[in-house]
Amino acid sequence: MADDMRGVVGYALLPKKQQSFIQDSLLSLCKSRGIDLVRIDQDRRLIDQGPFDCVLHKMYGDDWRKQLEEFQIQNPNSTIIDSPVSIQRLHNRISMLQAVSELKIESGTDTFGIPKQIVIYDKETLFDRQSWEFLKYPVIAKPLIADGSAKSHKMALVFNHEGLNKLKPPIVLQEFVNHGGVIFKVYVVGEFVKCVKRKSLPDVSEEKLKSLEGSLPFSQVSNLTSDERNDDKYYKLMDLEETELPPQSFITDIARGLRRGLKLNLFNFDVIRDARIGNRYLVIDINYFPGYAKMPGYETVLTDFFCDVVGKKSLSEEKEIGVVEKLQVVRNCDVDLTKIASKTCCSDGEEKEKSPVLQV
Ligand SMILES: O=P(O)(O)O[C@@H]1[C@@H](OP(=O)(O)O)[C@H](OP(=O)(O)O)[C@H](O)[C@H](OP(=O)(O)O)[C@H]1OP(=O)(O)O
Ligand SMILES: Nc1ncnc2c1ncn2[C@@H]1O[C@H](COP(=O)(O)OP(=O)(O)O)[C@@H](O)[C@H]1O
Ligand SMILES: [Mg+2]
Ligand SMILES: [Mg+2]
Repeated sequence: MADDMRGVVGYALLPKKQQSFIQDSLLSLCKSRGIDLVRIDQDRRLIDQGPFDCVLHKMYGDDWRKQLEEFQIQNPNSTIIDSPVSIQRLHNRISMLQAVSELKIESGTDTFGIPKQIVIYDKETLFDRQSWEFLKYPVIAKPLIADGSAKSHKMALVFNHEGLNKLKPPIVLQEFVNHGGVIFKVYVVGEFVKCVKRKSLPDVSEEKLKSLEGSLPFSQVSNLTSDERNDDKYYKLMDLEETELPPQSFITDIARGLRRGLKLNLFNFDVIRDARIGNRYLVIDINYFPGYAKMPGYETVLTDFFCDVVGKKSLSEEKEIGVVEKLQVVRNCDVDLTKIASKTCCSDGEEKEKSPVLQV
């Protein structure tokens, strides 16, 4: 983008996302820096709209993917943030966390990984305790698919065998790790990294586990308002302020490693600190284009990013990490997300996982 020319960022977002993300404060800061944010009309073909220097999107489905492919072919100098192929990896909770296991980062005293877990495709395996005996109760059951639907956020904390009855495979069973009731959310916007604290599920002691029955269903704990949480005695008030943040440089190294490994620019990840081993961190979730508006000063961070994308898009370094990665033209690529994972996936270096294979 020449200094005297304005950059145009087209955005395609669901109504809820548009409402939270496209705020007047963001629009005006972008405007003052020479960037216009323009809504992409979902009722018209993308190639009939523009011109856009950059297309920002959180939309799914084959039709949308094809529209992006067509657009990229016709507009090779435009930048699509991010590639649907890269985003799709986050729609399966096994392939998502595999990116963490693949990271190679030299760390000092702090270590990181993912919780022990297994993917369960059928009830038979679910009730066959031997097939996942390496997991101790309590376990968390998460839908395998994480496609942003309300269903994909419906989880259950399972305390014993009886609690398995309500589960509906395909699911991921993951060890519940006590972490002091606080999670760290790490927001990534290109090279920018910000870690914040949020409330989480409280610890479950061995003693308490004996008295808990069946399972506890829950959904989007870290997004509950304080009123919702206080109404329920289970989510007892916890003091976030007392919790120390993980070391910034350690978190930044993980974030940058994930950015390169995933070839994504806009994501956040949830981290917990293992209460048994104070300097061990576990990544439990990675989300594409999360709720950035909840991040203090999001307008500046996002505006800087748009300026970088629009103004520096020929930088070869950026090419390498996918900022200007051209869409892979994968026609008829109907990936079955439930089959991305190989059957067993344990972590923590104890039992090594089989590599997940994309079955296209
Ligand atoms: O809506 P928000 O601001 O709560 O953002 C959600 C995220 O919350 P967070 O920023 O991590 O606190 C939320 O993160 P969690 O999964 O709750 O960790 C998701 O990223 C969610 O997107 P989707 O439903 O998975 O597609 C995000 O929802 P969408 O805004 O994309 O619908
Ligand atoms: N392995 C785990 N150990 C302890 N708590 C967990 C674990 N996995 C998830 N949680 C809790 O459950 C919440 C939701 O799980 P998460 O995988 O982040 O799903 P979602 O995609 O719906 O945010 C987390 O924010 C955290 O509070
Ligand atoms: Mg989460
Ligand atoms: Mg998530």
